[in-house]
Amino acid sequence: MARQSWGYQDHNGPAVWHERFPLANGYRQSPIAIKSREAKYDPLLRPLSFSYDPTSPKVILNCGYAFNVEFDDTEDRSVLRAGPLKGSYRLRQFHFHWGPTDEYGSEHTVDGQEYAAELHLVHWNAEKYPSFVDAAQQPDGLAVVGVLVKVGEHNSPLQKVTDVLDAIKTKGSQATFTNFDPSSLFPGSLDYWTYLGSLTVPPLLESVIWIVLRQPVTASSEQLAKFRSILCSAKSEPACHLLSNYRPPQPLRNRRVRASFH
Ligand SMILES: O[B-]1(O)OCc2ccc(NC(=S)NCc3ccccc3)cc21
Ligand SMILES: [Zn+2]
Repeated sequence: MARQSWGYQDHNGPAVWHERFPLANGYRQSPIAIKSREAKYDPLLRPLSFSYDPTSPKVILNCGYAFNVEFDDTEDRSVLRAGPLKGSYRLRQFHFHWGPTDEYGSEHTVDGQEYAAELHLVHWNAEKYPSFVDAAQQPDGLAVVGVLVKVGEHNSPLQKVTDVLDAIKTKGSQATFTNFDPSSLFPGSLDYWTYLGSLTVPPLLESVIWIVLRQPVTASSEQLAKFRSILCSAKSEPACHLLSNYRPPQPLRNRRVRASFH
């Protein structure tokens, strides 16, 4: 891996990712600016159905551009079904994107509204493909649930995650993380928008069926500040705080956003 890899600073951020990852200028890139009035209600969309085993999360790791809670996805222990999906998708990891202040940092926006952060739960089509990496190369390989996070009330399930961030301060560090049900981070309503898109981080593969929940959840300003306390530098390097790791909205091009609700 080249030393100067991608990131979120001026010299290696979203504006220059296309230099090394040509998909950045692709036809189904994510995130997008969701315009609720242009989303079409689709009565064929089913409610989301998920079944998450709280013992399937294993570790939380600081990968330098985010922190990921990684799951044991060697069997169907935590799966997402229905909604816009055909078959069942296995939960592999969840992570967040955030910004330098509470005013912005989400990746998807809704009617021009930016949120403080965004949770992504990454699932892959284990029924159809033999591995995550294979699925990540296929147009229907991944399904990501996006949950918008606005600043407000303290989020107690989220505290279990923020409490462990001090243990993974530097890039490459990891800690045990289990006995956690990620659906505790969902809002009350599972109404969603869905569209075909991509990873929002390099390699920006166009293999994601996006499911963005309409209702945001809250997190306190202190909890959001905790996200910004992790470092994008390894222990041996000069400290650099990961103050921002969101990609701005990308051209919708020839895509439709569907709504599961009126
Ligand atoms: O854009 B996202 O942040 O949201 C959607 C999404 C899905 C997956 C990731 N990345 C993962 S799981 N691993 C990197 C990887 C990707 C592809 C092959 C190997 C390895 C990040 C995001
Ligand atoms: Zn993400």
